[in-house]
Amino acid sequence: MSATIIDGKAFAATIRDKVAGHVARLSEEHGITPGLAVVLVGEDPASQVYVRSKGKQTVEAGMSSYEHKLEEDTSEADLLALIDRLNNDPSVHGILVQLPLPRHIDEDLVINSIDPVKDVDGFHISNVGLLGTGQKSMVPCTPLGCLMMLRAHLGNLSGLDAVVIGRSNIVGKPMAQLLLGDSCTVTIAHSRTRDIADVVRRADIVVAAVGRPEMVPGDWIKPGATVIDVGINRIERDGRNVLVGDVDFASAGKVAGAITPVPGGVGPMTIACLLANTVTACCRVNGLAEPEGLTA
Ligand SMILES: Nc1nc2c(c(=O)[nH]1)N[C@@H](CN(C=O)c1ccc(C(=O)N[C@@H](CCC(=O)O)C(=O)O)cc1)CN2
Repeated sequence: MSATIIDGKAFAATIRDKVAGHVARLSEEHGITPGLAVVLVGEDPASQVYVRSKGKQTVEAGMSSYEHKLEEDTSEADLLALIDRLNNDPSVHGILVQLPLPRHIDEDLVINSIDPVKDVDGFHISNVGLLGTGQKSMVPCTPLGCLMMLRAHLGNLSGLDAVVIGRSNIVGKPMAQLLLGDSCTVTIAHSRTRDIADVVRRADIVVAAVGRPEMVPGDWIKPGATVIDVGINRIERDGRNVLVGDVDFASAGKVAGAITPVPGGVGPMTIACLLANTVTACCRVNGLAEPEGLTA
């Protein structure tokens, strides 16, 4: 392993400290406490862990956390009615509906029913459009965390070749928009991309977000490239359940200049950026200056 390890866990702790500082100032100077509502439908074990973690970290940062846990068979109408109540609740500055939703619920309909100003996930079609046109928006947490790590590690990204592997609405597409916003030359590669190894080999920055365990081997990586691994895949290895990314860490780490580990890379940044987005949303709705360094 010759690559520098980009420690997302440590970086996320610095973001949470900044968030806590802003929250304390909002309270002391304006008597405002940012509030985050998280909605979980069903009992997906991983989602339960993430929602618990979001609630805990929200409270630790000094904000109010409102958790809404709904049964798996909750109707779409009942979920929309809850979102309507949260949209109209002034103590709630951020709303997040944990994904994935049960199959009987239309995810797009639900996301687009959230007030865009409170859409701390940045998934609402208005925020997607604002980001795509370079305007002020709420930025999806995982890509925002990746961008922060890239800027911290590389400084100016302008002119660099970036390849994003994966074209999801949650990570791949917004990640590409953010890299474009920082003047990278961006390629989105996906399952139908021809000669994907050659495409990835041209990149100074590789963001892997495909959801396929260890799909990217070291010989796809340009020597010295910065590799951000968004994948969180649970696999069985040597009779044990382990968490691996979309990149083969062992071989890529020998070629890359820097690489994020899994776990402890992008994952912790996702929740830290959610807290940051909640403070940003609270400042915007109250007409206050936005915290510096916590948005794109
Ligand atoms: N509404 C949303 N739903 C989902 C999002 C999202 O951003 N908004 N992202 C993912 C899940 N997610 C947050 O919700 C998330 C995933 C992983 C981590 C994390 O810290 N992972 C750890 C490993 C944890 C483990 O052992 O399982 C790591 O990588 O170190 C945080 C948040 C899908 N749904």
